[in-house]
Amino acid sequence: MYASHLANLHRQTNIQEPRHLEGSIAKVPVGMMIRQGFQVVRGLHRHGMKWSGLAGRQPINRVPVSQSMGVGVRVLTMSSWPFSSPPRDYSLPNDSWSPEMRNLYDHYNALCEVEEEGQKKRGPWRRLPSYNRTLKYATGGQCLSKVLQAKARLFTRNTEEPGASFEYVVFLNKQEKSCVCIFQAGHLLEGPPGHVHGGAIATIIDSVTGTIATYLAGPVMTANLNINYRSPISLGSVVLVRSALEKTEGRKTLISCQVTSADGARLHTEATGLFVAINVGHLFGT
Ligand SMILES: CCCCCCCCCCCC(=O)SCCNC(=O)CCNC(=O)[C@H](O)C(C)(C)COP(=O)(O)OP(=O)(O)OC[C@H]1O[C@@H](n2cnc3c(N)ncnc32)[C@H](O)[C@@H]1OP(=O)(O)O
Repeated sequence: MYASHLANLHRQTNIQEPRHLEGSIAKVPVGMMIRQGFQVVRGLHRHGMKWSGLAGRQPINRVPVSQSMGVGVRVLTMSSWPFSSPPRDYSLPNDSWSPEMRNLYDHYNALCEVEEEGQKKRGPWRRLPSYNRTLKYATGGQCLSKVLQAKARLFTRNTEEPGASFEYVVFLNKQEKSCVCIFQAGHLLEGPPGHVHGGAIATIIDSVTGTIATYLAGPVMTANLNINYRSPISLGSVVLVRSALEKTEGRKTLISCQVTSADGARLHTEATGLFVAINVGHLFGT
């Protein structure tokens, strides 16, 4: 939801490079963020919820304009880095990652940079950072994250125990309109004894296909997920979740997905996801 909101900001500001990728530090103009914030507050009020305001928050400083512009009204200013500590990027390697997961990470990470004429340049691949509160860790987003449910966490990043549930990193290929996710399933994702729960597999598929759909189409919601489970995934193993654009049709974006063993030899799951573009108001029933 937060990512979708940022995506809408991106669309409205006509920024060519999408700034709304999962967990990315979005550089959204503060004025736009505040306007959108008020829109969200209006949405909350319409639904009987109340905004508790920004009292006691350092990032927002109410300063008399007379101090800066000589006018007798008050304005809002926002610090460019309003956080007390840097957020944890969950897509970076940690001690729970198996050697296989690290090798795959190193492989795709190396593709993010290419060498041309002795100089290192950005390659076609790009690692997407991932935080457990997407909106909060966007520039200026702490304001909106206070408006929205403070305890909310991105479902797939809701445990502090490394390796316990979803360990994954997504690499995006802009040219190919595709992405690959390296996914290691932890012990909390057990379904059949020793194997990954089908719902957990659906979750990672929804997240990965949703990520590429959002990248391509802006704010979207999953309308349909069609999943065929072909072979079980062992708990603790590392698999690749590959997704690519199949077609777009008006507001609809169709994404295909295959989950395979790390060497690609074994097909575990096949899926398609249909994503429908939304306005942020859709999330508030407007
Ligand atoms: C990088 C950061 C990432 C961010 C990180 C991402 C990770 C998380 C990603 C998770 C994403 C989610 O789980 S999202 C949460 C789960 N999804 C939801 O809760 C969605 C609930 N459903 C809805 O809100 C709604 O039904 C919508 C928005 C999907 C569609 O409603 P709508 O906006 O009114 O549009 P509507 O007119 O009904 O449909 C538009 C077109 O889509 C078609 N359509 C609609 N639904 C379907 C359907 N199920 N199957 C086939 N076709 C459908 C219609 O026929 C129509 O086609 P035509 O007539 O135009 O041809």
